[in-house]
Amino acid sequence: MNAPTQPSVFAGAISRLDKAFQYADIDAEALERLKHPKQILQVSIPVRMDDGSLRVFTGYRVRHDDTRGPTKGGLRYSPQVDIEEVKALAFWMTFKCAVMNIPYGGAKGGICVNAKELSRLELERLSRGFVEQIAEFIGPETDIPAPDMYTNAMIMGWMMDEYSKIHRRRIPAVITGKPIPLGGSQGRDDATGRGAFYCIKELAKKRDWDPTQIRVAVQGFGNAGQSVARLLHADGYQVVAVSDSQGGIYKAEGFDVPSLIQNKNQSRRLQAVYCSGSLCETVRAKSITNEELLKLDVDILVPAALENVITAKNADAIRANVIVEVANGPITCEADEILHDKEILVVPDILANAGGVTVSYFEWVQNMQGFYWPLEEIQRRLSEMMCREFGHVYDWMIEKKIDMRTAAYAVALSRIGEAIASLGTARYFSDNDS
Ligand SMILES: NC(=O)c1ccc[n+]([C@@H]2O[C@H](COP(=O)([O-])OP(=O)(O)OC[C@H]3O[C@@H](n4cnc5c(N)ncnc54)[C@H](O)[C@@H]3O)[C@@H](O)[C@H]2O)c1
Repeated sequence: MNAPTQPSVFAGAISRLDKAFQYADIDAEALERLKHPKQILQVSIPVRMDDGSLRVFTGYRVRHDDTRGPTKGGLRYSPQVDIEEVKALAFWMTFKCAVMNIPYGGAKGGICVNAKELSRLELERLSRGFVEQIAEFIGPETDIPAPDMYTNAMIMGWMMDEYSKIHRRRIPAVITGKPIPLGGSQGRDDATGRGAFYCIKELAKKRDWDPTQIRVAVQGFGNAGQSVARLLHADGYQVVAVSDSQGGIYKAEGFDVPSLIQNKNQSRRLQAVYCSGSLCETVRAKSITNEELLKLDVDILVPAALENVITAKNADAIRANVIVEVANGPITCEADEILHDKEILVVPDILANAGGVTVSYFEWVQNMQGFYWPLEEIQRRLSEMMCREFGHVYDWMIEKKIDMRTAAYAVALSRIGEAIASLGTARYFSDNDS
């Protein structure tokens, strides 16, 4: 995915923290601490390419805050990866784990590389080389990576294997999102989309929705976008538009999502689904751009691709009543204000896409205890946690008359602030009577 590099993305993340601070009962010291990542590591990874030449790639790992537990967050392979982006993503992970009340802090990492240009062997050498460079920074009780954009279960397997070789013993809990035979969890593959689906179901109860009357548009048809579209469709929702990096398709009566997924995954390109050719006969649909998809007259808009797609430039044209942020950071701060004025409810990323990290947490727990749960157990626990925390954030939003993002940050901030204060703040240490 080609996320544009946003030098201000970390600053944007921090500004949301300042806003939430007004509604969370925490010490200003805690706020100050959270504005600075705990540790930043930059590494150079030399890789012998298949043609015998040497290339050196740059990788990063940022641990934002570990007050509530070991840090957790994905690894991204993309040419756009830079330190600003990784810092912002690590910051979001701290808040995502806190809003879900998972005993983790936040981290993120990545390598600046176009993974599509590498052979499988080059990709394996790069992934193992990265672990060699960060082996002292990560660990099951310090920092636990996971997959993110353009990394997958097999890459996580290589990384776990490399880390285990370095330590001369098998350590599956060092990384999550692994293949199931290597200690991965049931249910990790669709966990992000499923978590977002549970949020929508909770919202449906509050708004008394009849799913068959609700029209949904999904931007991004990868792991997360496909899962949420599939689950919504199975529940009776009308998925009227989907898109990928090449563009989108629209169908007023709604798509048969399982066949779209099958076609997309066979053809690798969504627009091939409706263009001329044998594959296309099954689906009649109108071609739309990604920008047009965002402005469709739908009830729910699900951005599930890139950061910063809804900005001050297009926010006013959004017609959906609800936006569920499956992507990380799809709405800029300026756009947030415009959407709030238009009374569009935004279910924020740190809650809506937290299903992935929640099942990653389950994977880690299973690895640590060496006892594995069936799929039904994973889905039951995920549903319980998503519904509970959705309700918690929703109630704060109503009670404090704030937008849902600010409520989610305030809930998370209160939990992190409480943990920081448990170690003592200036208020405690300057009190001479104590
Ligand atoms: N997969 C997870 O567990 C998970 C967890 C939390 C958050 N997220 C976030 O969800 C988003 C998607 O992640 P994913 O794992 O589904 O990635 P993915 O790589 O599987 O899929 C991304 C999709 O977005 C599409 N895309 C790329 N550029 C686009 C553009 N310019 N316009 C529209 N679509 C475009 C791609 O074609 C693809 O269909 C990211 O922001 C990611 O950080 C994912």
